[in-house]
Amino acid sequence: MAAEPASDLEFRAAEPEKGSPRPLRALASGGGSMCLEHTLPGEAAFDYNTISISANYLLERTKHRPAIGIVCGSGLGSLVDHLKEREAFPYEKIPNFPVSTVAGHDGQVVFGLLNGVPVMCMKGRFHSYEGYPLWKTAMPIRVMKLVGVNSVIVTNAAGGINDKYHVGDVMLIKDHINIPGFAGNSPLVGKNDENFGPRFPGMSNAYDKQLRQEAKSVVKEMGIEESVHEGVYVMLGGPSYETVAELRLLRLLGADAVGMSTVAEVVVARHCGMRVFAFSLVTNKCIMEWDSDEEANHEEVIAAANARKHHLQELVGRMAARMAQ
Ligand SMILES: O=P(O)(O)O[C@@H]1C[C@H](O)[C@@H](CO)O1
Ligand SMILES: Nc1nc2[nH]cnc2c(=O)[nH]1
Repeated sequence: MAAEPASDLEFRAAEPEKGSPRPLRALASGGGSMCLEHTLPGEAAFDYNTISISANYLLERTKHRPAIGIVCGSGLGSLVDHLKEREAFPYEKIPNFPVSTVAGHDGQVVFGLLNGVPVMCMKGRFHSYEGYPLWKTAMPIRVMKLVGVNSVIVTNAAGGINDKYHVGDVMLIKDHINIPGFAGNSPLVGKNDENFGPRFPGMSNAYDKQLRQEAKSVVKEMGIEESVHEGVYVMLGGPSYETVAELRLLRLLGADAVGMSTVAEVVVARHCGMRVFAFSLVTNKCIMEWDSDEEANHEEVIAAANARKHHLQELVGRMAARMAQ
């Protein structure tokens, strides 16, 4: 094992290299003496060297060399509890890493063997509603890449828009609608880092077809076809759940399930050439009628995730085994 770094604090203080882009400031002249100044929020994304520091911290401390990464959605962190030869690293100890602030997201990178396959897991993810810019919510994907991961399994809890979906169903994600992206809010905004990928990555094959096929045969093996669908995930910023009118609009757009995560991670994973398999657990049925008195809430999301954790663990475990072949 490599020598211990002098202190974690040294790492924490690491700043993006000199010359990396500053936050953009655009000056828009409104005519006459009026002048509107608009500053895009947040810092520039961490550069390759800064992310290498996080990756090296982990590589120096774990014996595992995973090619598969797993992002655990709300209430799905127990996916990693059955890993063999577990090695866990709290986010706050990892240099340059954000910290989780949401119930149901523990905040640990966990390495271990899943069905004998080495994996690197995010037990807890980051969301833009926590105050993080999108690039930071997806920064762990780049850390995974530098650790050696080439395929990711991304999971989330989502509201079911499609009226055929029930609480506890699984939706294999075949595509997404990136609502923040429509407004120019992408994790790839800013100077492109060619070390990770191209300026203009394609997204028409974001969710690997072959892995979806594998997942369908896993689902068959498990005998859970009835409760598994394939559909389109739409990402909104949250943290408020949707109004009935918004949900009706999202349904018109072709969305089957709605959530507040995943898309930024997938965009960043595809940008750096990773294969992506993703699924949503339907934790609540979206309320599509104005006369309903029900309201979505995070407690029901966590409870629904908890109720299905064994099936999801098995699905992820079987997929990891196939992805490793
Ligand atoms: O991290 P995921 O997308 O699984 O979490 C969903 C979206 C919100 O964070 C939360 C709302 O209940 O669940
Ligand atoms: N936006 C959104 N995210 C969710 N996460 C779990 N359920 C929901 C939902 O209904 N809406």
